[in-house]
Amino acid sequence: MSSVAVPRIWAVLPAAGVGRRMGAELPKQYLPLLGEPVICRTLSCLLGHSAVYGGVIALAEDDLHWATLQYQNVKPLHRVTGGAERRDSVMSALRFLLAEADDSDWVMVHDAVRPCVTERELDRLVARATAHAAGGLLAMPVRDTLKREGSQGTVAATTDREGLWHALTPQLFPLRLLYEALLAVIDADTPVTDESQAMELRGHRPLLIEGSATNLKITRPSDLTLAEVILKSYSLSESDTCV
Ligand SMILES: Nc1ccn([C@@H]2O[C@H](COP(=O)(O)OP(=O)(O)OP(=O)(O)O)[C@@H](O)[C@H]2O)c(=O)n1
Ligand SMILES: C[C@](O)(CO)[C@H](O)COP(=O)(O)O
Repeated sequence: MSSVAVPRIWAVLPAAGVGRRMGAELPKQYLPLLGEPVICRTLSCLLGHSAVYGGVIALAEDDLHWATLQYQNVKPLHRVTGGAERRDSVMSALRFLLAEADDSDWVMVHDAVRPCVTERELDRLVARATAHAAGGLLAMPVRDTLKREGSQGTVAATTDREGLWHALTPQLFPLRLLYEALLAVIDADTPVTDESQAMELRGHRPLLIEGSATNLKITRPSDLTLAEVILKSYSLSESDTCV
């Protein structure tokens, strides 16, 4: 990792979703992954990174699962109540941090259901995003041909993939800038699917930082199986993994 001093970084984990597309009996962030709840593995990855000072998790108001986990970590970890949309859950964490953190701090927002993020990705994100005033996000260049669906499940068009990237997380921004950007989209009730979009709508240009194809978001049942294969491959290679 770069020897240049980096700002104090808080990990923010939106974890208030219900996991509709997973269709499991409990929210997917609590499903077992190699014997450990998904959220615990993700948290350990982020809080285990040397550049991360502490964390804030945004949980559903009626979340009864977290309290059963007795998750232990040596770094500060706070719980806030998430909201109806992702943006509201992240905002809830930012509001907490505005009271708790320094104005010069940065926030690393990461899906609680991306447990396969690697230390190398986090190193790269921290080094490059904190050197860019608008911050940055992990992303993957699109490698497949993209089709836009038309009527009755047919192809309406092929989308030019040149210059297109899949946004991943973590996404790393100055706390104050992200707060102001999210406040603006919430006040305008503008839907955003990631934090970078809110920054872009505010006129910022976050840096695209290449991440790993293994940094998948557990969304559907098959993703859990894939995540197990990925994590087992990490342990075999004994490198790159977080924990
Ligand atoms: N109101 C919401 C919605 C989502 N999330 C979090 O945002 C991350 C990515 O969202 P997604 O994969 O869409 O999770 P869900 O919303 O739970 O999935 P689904 O859309 O299938 O219900 C997850 O960690 C989820 O818990 C959140 O904190 N608050
Ligand atoms: C933030 C994200 O993971 C970047 O790809 C994605 O936008 C989350 O979308 P979701 O519908 O909330 O899963």
